[in-house]
Amino acid sequence: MSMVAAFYSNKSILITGATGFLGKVLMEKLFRTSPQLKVIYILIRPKAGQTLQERVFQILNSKLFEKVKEICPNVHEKIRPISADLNQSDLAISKEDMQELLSGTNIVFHCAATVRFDAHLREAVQLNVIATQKLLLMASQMSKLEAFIHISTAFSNCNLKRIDEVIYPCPVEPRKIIDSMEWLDDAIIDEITPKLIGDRPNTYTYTKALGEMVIHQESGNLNVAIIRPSIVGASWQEPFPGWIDNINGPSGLIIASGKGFLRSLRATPMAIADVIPVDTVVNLTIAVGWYTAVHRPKSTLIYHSTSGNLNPCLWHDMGLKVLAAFEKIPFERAFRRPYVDFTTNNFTTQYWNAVSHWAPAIIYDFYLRLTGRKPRMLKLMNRLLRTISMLEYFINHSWEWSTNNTEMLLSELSPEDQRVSMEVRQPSHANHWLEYIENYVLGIKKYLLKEDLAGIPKAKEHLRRLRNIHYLFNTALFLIVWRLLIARSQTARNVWFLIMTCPLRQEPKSPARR
Ligand SMILES: CCCCCCCCCCCCCCCCCCCCCCCCCCCCCC(=O)SCCNC(=O)CCNC(=O)[C@H](O)C(C)(C)COP(=O)(O)OP(=O)(O)OC[C@H]1O[C@@H](n2cnc3c(N)ncnc32)[C@H](O)[C@@H]1OP(=O)(O)O
Ligand SMILES: NC(=O)C1=CN([C@@H]2O[C@H](COP(=O)(O)OP(=O)(O)OC[C@H]3O[C@@H](n4cnc5c(N)ncnc54)[C@H](OP(=O)(O)O)[C@@H]3O)[C@@H](O)[C@H]2O)C=CC1
Repeated sequence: MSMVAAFYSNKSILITGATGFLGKVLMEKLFRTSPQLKVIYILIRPKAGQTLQERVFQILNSKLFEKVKEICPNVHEKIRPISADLNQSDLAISKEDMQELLSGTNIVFHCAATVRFDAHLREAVQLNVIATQKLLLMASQMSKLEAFIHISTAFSNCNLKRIDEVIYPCPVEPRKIIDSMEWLDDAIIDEITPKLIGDRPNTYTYTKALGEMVIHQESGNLNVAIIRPSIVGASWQEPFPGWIDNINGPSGLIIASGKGFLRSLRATPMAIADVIPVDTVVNLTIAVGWYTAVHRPKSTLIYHSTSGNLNPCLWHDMGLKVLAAFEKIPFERAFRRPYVDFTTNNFTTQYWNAVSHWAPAIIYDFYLRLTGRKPRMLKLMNRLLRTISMLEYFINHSWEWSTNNTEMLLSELSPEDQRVSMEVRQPSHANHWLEYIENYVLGIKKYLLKEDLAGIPKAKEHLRRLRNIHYLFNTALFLIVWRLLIARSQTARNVWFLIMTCPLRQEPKSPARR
């Protein structure tokens, strides 16, 4: 067993956000590599008519946990769901549960957050700032606590171009923001939100920065570390290449382009696509937990989990790789053939939106109406364009993140931890990106869209048919436009006459014809 994996044996770990994308992968890896760990407490809220037990059951019975169940057959006994709601001021944890957490927990991984870019400031502050503050307070009463690891985002300071592994102060103190949320009404909050977030694009990045400040100011003597991942994508290798289970970040746009809905995107082709696989982030998180507990650094260390500094991939190249992957692994029942134009200014964006998004949607809705069905494509397109407008900021800027602490941590790991179990830097070579993207697209098809791989030949055939329809449509359109031109313009008629007579006049010169 590796040094890091051995550290977690017999430990009691508390994870928030364990039902989320990152939290689930973290829990899976901990169980798989350290099956001797004592217990994982997960703070979890009942949701959509499901009890806590049902939610845990669903996670354990998912594909993600297949390997764990082989290695650690009693995994269900080692997960202890604790009913909690981080939106409540007291976190809604019962007295008995709180007692158990305070007396037993060794390591806290705080992953829960609202990651919605359009969250109301009050909601984002509640979850990303106040809940963090409450958890810190709770952690300060944990008698056996060795480390508190907070997951932030590399974009918490996206208003800067170069970002170091330090906390940047916010103009308004988090405590003042927290206090003001208690007495300001929603209308006033709406009014001051743009002023507060300043040159950040949304409440998410702003409140994640406030959350970091809270950690910095209120962690007291706790052993705390902060991890800042960039755009978290499907897994690179573990537990399966391409594992993914939500549409956040690039995944939704990859689906939209693979299904042929997304045909143009305002993007800066030469900007760096700082995507980082979820298992790489999780490996770093687990290693940071170990390092923080064992080495007890004097100050709060911040770790960037980014790819751009080590192995940059531009959005242009990422896009081409995604398109190449669709050739091999097409999605079923595509609306149009996957192709995306990257636009770079307002005018071309509006033009391509009209030509590539709205026009086909209107035509298709017209066809649906004609055939007695309910039109839906325009609505879908408008929602997609709204989503794109929220994500655009991140595909039109580049950042430079320093990774000194992450590099330092890597050098502290044993060769076994570095190479086998706790790799924190993959994919590290340029040609890894193609392999990664192919697995990503395959993972989306298998785990998100739940499409059968046996259907790939049929999907390819469907795309060939769409290509033929596209050629036919373009030819017909060209002929109609040309016919109208000839009817109305003398120049067009002259050109047409020249084209028609040119080969005839050359005919006598050809020896082969004589
Ligand atoms: C100059 C010449 C150049 C030529 C070059 C040619 C090259 C050719 C290029 C080909 C390219 C082909 C491939 C293109 C694909 C490339 C991929 C590009 C991806 C870029 C993505 C950038 C993403 C940046 C993310 C930044 C992450 C920051 C990191 C973090 O810290 S946070 C974690 C990330 N958080 C999120 O992602 C949350 C974002 N989501 C939201 O905030 C909300 O969902 C919302 C967008 C505000 C929408 O909210 P709603 O209330 O409307 O409702 P809901 O959430 O229920 O969803 C509604 C519908 O929207 C759909 N949807 C949601 N999210 C996404 C998504 N990410 N992508 C797509 N669609 C999404 C959802 O499915 C719902 O749809 P419905 O079912 O129809 O209702
Ligand atoms: N995904 C990404 O691209 C990136 C993510 N991050 C950070 O990583 C962390 C995890 O993100 P990710 O896994 O993608 O997010 P998800 O949205 O997938 O997961 C969020 C988690 O938080 C939980 N949660 C939300 N509200 C509450 C609440 N009121 N009480 C209890 N739990 C709650 C959710 O529980 P429930 O299932 O009940 O909703 C879920 O488990 C976040 O801190 C995020 O900022 C950073 C950079 C990039």
